[in-house]
Amino acid sequence: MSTVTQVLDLKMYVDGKWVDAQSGETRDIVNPANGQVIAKAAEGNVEDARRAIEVARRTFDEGGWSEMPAVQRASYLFAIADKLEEYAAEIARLETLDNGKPLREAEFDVADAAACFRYYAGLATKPDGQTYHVADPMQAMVVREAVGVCALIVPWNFPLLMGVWKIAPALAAGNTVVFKPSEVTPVTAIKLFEIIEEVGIPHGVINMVMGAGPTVGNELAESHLVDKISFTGGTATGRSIMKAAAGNIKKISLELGGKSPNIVFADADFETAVDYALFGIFCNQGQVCSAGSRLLLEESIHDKFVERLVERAKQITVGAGDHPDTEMGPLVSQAHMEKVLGYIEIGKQEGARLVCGGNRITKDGFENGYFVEPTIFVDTKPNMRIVQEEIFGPVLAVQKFKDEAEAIELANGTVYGLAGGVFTLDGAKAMRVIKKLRSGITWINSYHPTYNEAPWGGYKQSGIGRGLGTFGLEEFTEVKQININMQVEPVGWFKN
Ligand SMILES: NC(=O)c1ccc[n+]([C@@H]2O[C@H](COP(=O)([O-])OP(=O)(O)OC[C@H]3O[C@@H](n4cnc5c(N)ncnc54)[C@H](O)[C@@H]3O)[C@@H](O)[C@H]2O)c1
Ligand SMILES: C[N+](C)(C)CC=O
Repeated sequence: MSTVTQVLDLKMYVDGKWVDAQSGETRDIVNPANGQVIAKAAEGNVEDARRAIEVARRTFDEGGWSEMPAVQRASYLFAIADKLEEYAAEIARLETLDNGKPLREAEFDVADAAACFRYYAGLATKPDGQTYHVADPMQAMVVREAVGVCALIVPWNFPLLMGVWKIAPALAAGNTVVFKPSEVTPVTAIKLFEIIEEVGIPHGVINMVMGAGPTVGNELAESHLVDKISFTGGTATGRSIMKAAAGNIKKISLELGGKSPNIVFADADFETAVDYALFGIFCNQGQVCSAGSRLLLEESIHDKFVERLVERAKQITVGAGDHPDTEMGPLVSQAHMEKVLGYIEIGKQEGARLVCGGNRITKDGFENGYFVEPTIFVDTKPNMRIVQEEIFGPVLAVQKFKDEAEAIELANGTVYGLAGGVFTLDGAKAMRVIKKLRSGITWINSYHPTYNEAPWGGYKQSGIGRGLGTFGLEEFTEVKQININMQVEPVGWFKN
């Protein structure tokens, strides 16, 4: 297991300079595999947020970045992608140290982050306007322009990748940025900003403040100098951000929580469905917004499926993320582990039957880490809290259905609508069910893959707007209508 001999000193990046918090305060950043302090991060407050916002405002209003030819902006983004690949091994190692995720997942995230920068670098120079045929001798058109100052706030589960999903399109569209990583996992954001400095993005275009959500995050959401807030995190936080953003009617994009259904019909390819059910809930320790945290099984295969699932889940190797055998790492923090263990107790009290896991792992070498066993509940009822609420950990709630109609009703039976999967070899049935799901991201005979090219976001209380793809770029633009009169003569409305 990795230990750090030197505790990292993490500063904020404002106007092209690395700065401490004005208060001088720092926050300990902990390796969740062993509880060791790996870094001390500048703990910004409202004043630090204001300083960064003012810099981003002034830089946007000066126009240098938004008016720069798109091809030139794109070249910076391509350069960031190249550097992310050059430093991939180090960044992945740090992500694992900070977040706990298995190294192979961190390596995927860094590769995805580089690909995302490249995708938006390419998109920056592609056609994006429209023209219209209107009643007058008028050439009507729309152009897309940068929104202005964008505040970007992200969570701890994919610390680098969730930041990049916002930073890349925001910069490609010509905005200036204030970025806030999660206070729990800021380490790889520092690496990204070192790259941003190295490729020479003009000072003030992109700034980073660290600190707590209710102070720094709330100021970003509330400030009238900010034009747009793009947030990824919990639904309760999203609600608070909507309220804070109302003061100046900020544009908002919200990518929020989920309790996504993974539906398996009796005619599915059995082993494929089992394998994806495991991947759907236990990948990244279940700390995935789109996790298939509710497994809906057709009655006739329920017992056989659960038996095989439990057999496979018990074989998952849990350990420190940087151990070569590890398939599932620790949860991100002690507080989060306690929340997840609390939900396991709730599940038991509610009368669900625990058929796998359910405990913290404290064997030798694990005692200071935040490890929880892969956990599976069956005999659940739709109104149970473990079925309705996002646990955000390695805890699966199995539900049973008798036919297609009941599967759809159960699948849609929460306040969330982020993702969903359907496993069946009957193509028509798969499409019927998918089209009835009130979810923004769906898969047939698969679960979890995400693509930079395709929109990401949720229905219902899982969010507003879409990240990634062309949709993701549009979220960072305003639409301007331009009408050019082609017969330049007086309108003649009033007498002359
Ligand atoms: N839909 C998606 O694409 C997606 C992706 C990843 C994570 N998530 C969600 O993120 C959640 C887990 O992450 P988390 O625990 O870090 O979420 P969180 O909502 O607690 O925090 C997310 C970010 O918001 C900040 N924040 C907290 N309170 C704030 C406030 N009042 N004002 C402004 N900012 C505030 C935090 O400091 C952090 O940077 C889960 O609900 C998960 O589903 C969603
Ligand atoms: C969007 N994704 C799946 C990478 C992370 C969600 O938590």
